[in-house]
Amino acid sequence: MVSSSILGFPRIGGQRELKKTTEAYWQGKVSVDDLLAQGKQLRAHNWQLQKDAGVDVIPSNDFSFYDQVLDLSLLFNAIPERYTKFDLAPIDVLFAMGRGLQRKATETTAAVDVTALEMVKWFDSNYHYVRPTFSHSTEFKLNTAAGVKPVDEFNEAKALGIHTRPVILGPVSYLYLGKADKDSLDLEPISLLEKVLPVYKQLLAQLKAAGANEVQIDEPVLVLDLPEEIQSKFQQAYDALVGADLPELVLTTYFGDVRPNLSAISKLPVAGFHFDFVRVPEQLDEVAAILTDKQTLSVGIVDGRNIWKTNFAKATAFVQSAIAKVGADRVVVSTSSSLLHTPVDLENEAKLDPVIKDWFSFATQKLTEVVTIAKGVSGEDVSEALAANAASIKSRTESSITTNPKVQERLATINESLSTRKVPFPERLAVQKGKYNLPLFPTTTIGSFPQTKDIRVNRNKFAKGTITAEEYETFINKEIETVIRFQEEVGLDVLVHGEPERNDMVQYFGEQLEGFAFTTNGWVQSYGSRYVRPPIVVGDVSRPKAMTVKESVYAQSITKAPVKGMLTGPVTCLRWSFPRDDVSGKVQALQLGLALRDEVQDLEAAGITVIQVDEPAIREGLPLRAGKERSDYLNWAAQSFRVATSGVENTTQIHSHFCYSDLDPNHIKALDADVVSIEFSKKDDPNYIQEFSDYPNHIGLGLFDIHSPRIPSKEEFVARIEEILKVYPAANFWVNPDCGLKTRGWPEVKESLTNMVEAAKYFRAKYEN
Ligand code: MET
Ligand SMILES: [Zn+2]
Repeated sequence: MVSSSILGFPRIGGQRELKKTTEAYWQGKVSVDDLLAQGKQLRAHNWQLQKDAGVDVIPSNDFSFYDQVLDLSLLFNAIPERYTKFDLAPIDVLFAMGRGLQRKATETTAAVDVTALEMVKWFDSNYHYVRPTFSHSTEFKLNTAAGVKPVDEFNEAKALGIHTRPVILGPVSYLYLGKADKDSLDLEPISLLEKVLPVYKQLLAQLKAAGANEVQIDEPVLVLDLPEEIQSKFQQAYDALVGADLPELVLTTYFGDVRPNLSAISKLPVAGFHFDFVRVPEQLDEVAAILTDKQTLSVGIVDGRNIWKTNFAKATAFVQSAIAKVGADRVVVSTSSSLLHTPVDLENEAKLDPVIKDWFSFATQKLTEVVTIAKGVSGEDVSEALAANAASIKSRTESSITTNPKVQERLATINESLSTRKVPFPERLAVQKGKYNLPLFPTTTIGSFPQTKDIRVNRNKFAKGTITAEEYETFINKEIETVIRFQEEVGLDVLVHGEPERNDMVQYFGEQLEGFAFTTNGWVQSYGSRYVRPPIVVGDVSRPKAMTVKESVYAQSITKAPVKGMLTGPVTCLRWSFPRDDVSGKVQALQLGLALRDEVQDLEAAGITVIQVDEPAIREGLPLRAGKERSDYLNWAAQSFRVATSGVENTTQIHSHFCYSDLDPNHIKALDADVVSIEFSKKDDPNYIQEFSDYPNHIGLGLFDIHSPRIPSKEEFVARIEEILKVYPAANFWVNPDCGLKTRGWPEVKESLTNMVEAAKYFRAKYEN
């Protein structure tokens, strides 16, 4: 009998219950008990769902109120001192580390003012984890202030009659994904292995005592190019984690190819391994070869990262080839990764075209897929499910929705000249200086302004038809006007219209492009309480008409300052959508590049000549390992951006923006944008500041964290800019926040931007004499 397993289930709830309650808690509207009760209810619901679907191995501890990596840091007491001195409740320490905390003093409590820990992309996904941050004073121990989460949740499931397999991030990944705190920059996180292992051991022993016979231990760093030194730590780590009083471990990897690191794990004393065969089916032979004749092979064959129905015929054949190698009793059918990256339930999609809907499978549906495939290979009769699946797969392959010959013809016309600006940057700079006449240290923002309740209410009204298109337009124009006047008052130099008409920076474009489908409820967690609803690329992409010109032209018509046109770049549109799996990423990105090229030219023709094309997702798309796939990606990613932006006059100033991850300046250079803005405020490593210093075009290194409500003072801005100017020529430097302000409130935006502009003025005065 081949069994089925899931590596993790989305915790947000089918109606985003987690977000709603968490944010209400932050606003002081619900109590901590209500928050905890909501978590408990979501977990119970998810476990029951999996049990009812017939999943054999059901995960626990995949739930989190913010981020599972942050949970582990809290549990292991890896809490930088700045968060511990306020006597906060454990859950508030967690949130303070995740999102920062600024609180005025009251009669009984002192003022709190701490920034968040660094948040970074989880591998090549759009999920973000809070980076474990260690210092010489970090003292690992089980911090039981809030209980012992993995044990408590295991017991919680047990009380419901559901036996689960707890999930924990493994020690090598936990340390390797972390970093040294600013007071301990010489610290190598991996050097803490010996200190953290006893705590892992203690936790595992408690799990075993509670009845957990098996634990899923994630070591996702195994799909990266690991230095020899890191590879060598696996043996040491896992030798320490065996014992009669400890559960068996199943070591899980996902998102990529483990083969280059196989020797590091081939002799580990674990009960089994999990591999991602959706991404890398080719690794089967080699990974199967390292198993001893007792170890199990968990076959990740249902995609945890995308929404397409699994092709049962293909998946079944694959599992059968795994069975042929190691035997049916040692094979487990599983999802390729946690289902965290997929929307909760396709049944919540009432509005989807039924033809297209039939091609999809969300997390809840994937449970049944895993179970069906496991049953099928075990000899149970699943012929009905197989036939229905084959019909869906055929319907998609043969559908006319997926192919547009005109788009394919235009794609063939892309060449060097279609993707290169007329003259190099220095010549463009000269004419742009003349045209815009900006001061030194020009100030700008990244695009969005607070998305207020009023905006959401009106957007919903418009969607429901309770207000007319004209009424909605009047409302949007009023919002734009507010944002423009506000920026004029604060004294910003290059303005934005504020993006009030956009629900989301990708969805807004997807909705207007042909070749996309949308969900009404397909939310996926991006970080903390921020969820996104990725559009789905179903076919060839084209732009039927202008998408952003109206709002930009209106904004420009009411001010003398330049207003930036604001577009989302081709790679980001692709990366933050669920992509097609039937054509390459390159083809999809270039199609998007062509569609955006038309938009850029329409904006320019309408007099919008500063145009920002955001590519925040360009880094996360980078293939996880160095090599040909990576260099190919960099080529087509940059080319699709240049296809979109190179058809303009020399006086047109192209901006681009990047956030969320460690960027390689070389990747940005290839885009040849006139001005780039980069998330930067949480980078405190001086070497990183150095890295961009030879960036040839103009650059704005983000000066404040927009994920946090915290307001930096003018002095703080000045100090930061001073530090940056040790490395950067003042003439190239723009002054801007890390990213868009849509998740912030007006009062904090007002104060932060005012302080930021004051700081720019200070430097202007200093440098202009
Ligand atoms: C995640 S990047 C966001 C860029 C966008 N223009 C904004 O300001 O919101
Ligand atoms: Zn951004």
